[in-house]
Amino acid sequence: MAAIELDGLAKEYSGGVTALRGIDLDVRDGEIFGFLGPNGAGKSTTINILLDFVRPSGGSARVLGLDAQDDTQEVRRRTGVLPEGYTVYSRLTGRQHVEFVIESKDADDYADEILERVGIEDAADRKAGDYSKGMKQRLTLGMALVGDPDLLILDEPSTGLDPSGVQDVRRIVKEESDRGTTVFFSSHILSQVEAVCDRVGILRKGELVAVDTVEGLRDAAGTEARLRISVGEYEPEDVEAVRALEGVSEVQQRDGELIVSVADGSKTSVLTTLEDRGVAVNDFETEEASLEELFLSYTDEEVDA
Ligand SMILES: Nc1ncnc2c1ncn2[C@@H]1O[C@H](COP(=O)(O)OP(=O)(O)OP(=O)(O)O)[C@@H](O)[C@H]1O
Repeated sequence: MAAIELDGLAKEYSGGVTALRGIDLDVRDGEIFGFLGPNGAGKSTTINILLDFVRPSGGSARVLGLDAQDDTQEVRRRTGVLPEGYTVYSRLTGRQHVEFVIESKDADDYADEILERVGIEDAADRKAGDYSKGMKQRLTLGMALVGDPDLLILDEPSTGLDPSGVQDVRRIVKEESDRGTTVFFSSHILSQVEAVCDRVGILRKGELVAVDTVEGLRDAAGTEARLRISVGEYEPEDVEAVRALEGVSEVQQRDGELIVSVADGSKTSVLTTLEDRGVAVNDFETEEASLEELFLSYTDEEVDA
């Protein structure tokens, strides 16, 4: 069973803004799925439809095998959510926030344990209104963890977090996934999801332009790597042979090094060609296209993905 199934999901807001243009997507049970897209791409709209805070204008959304619109209560009961821009109750303490969710979900968690997992146990009895932005975000994440949800939906979970907070989110996502929870989280920063996601989907102006592993995205985008090879003696013909290989766009020569711009899939053929021609390959390293470049190759206005 897919944990999330979107079938032709469309949304046009009353002002005439088309936020989603018919999305088809299956998020597998137990998967960690990164939902990526630039500002305004439609990520929050999708998440809000999954939880029935927004009604679609076309298509359907199923969550944990349930209809997102007809079985809303059951979906919400089994799902932990970190919504975008959640406002805390300023006069309630962190512990009271978590206790409130425990009660409303009829869960048997201990508030202190949850607060410890998200790293704000020392502030448990302080009013959440006085928390820093990052602490509020940690608290909201803690509230999403209550009740051992089958599905965790996190909308931009790293917003406002310092590097250790970002790492904590990663750790928690992995822990939850190890327990069998499906994790669906949105982000506009590819590098933040790469380390944890099994697959990512890239949304651009309401359309899903790619769904794949990060590695698969790299191959499909045809982004290039720079291969820096430290070589022994070689002849101009050896350089020409490398230059003639499929996928190689440029070869530069620099003090005992060849710097080859090559499509991600063709790195090995460069090295074997040199070796077959008797050129000693002493060492090599690759510099991959940055994740930012990769993301832009899918979402940039100029590029037809
Ligand atoms: N309630 C609303 N009424 C009208 N238009 C809306 C509403 N909510 C969102 N939109 C529009 O729908 C589009 C998608 O917005 P959405 O918030 O889903 O994007 P997002 O990918 O989550 O962006 P961000 O990364 O900035 O949070 C945008 O053009 C936005 O202005």
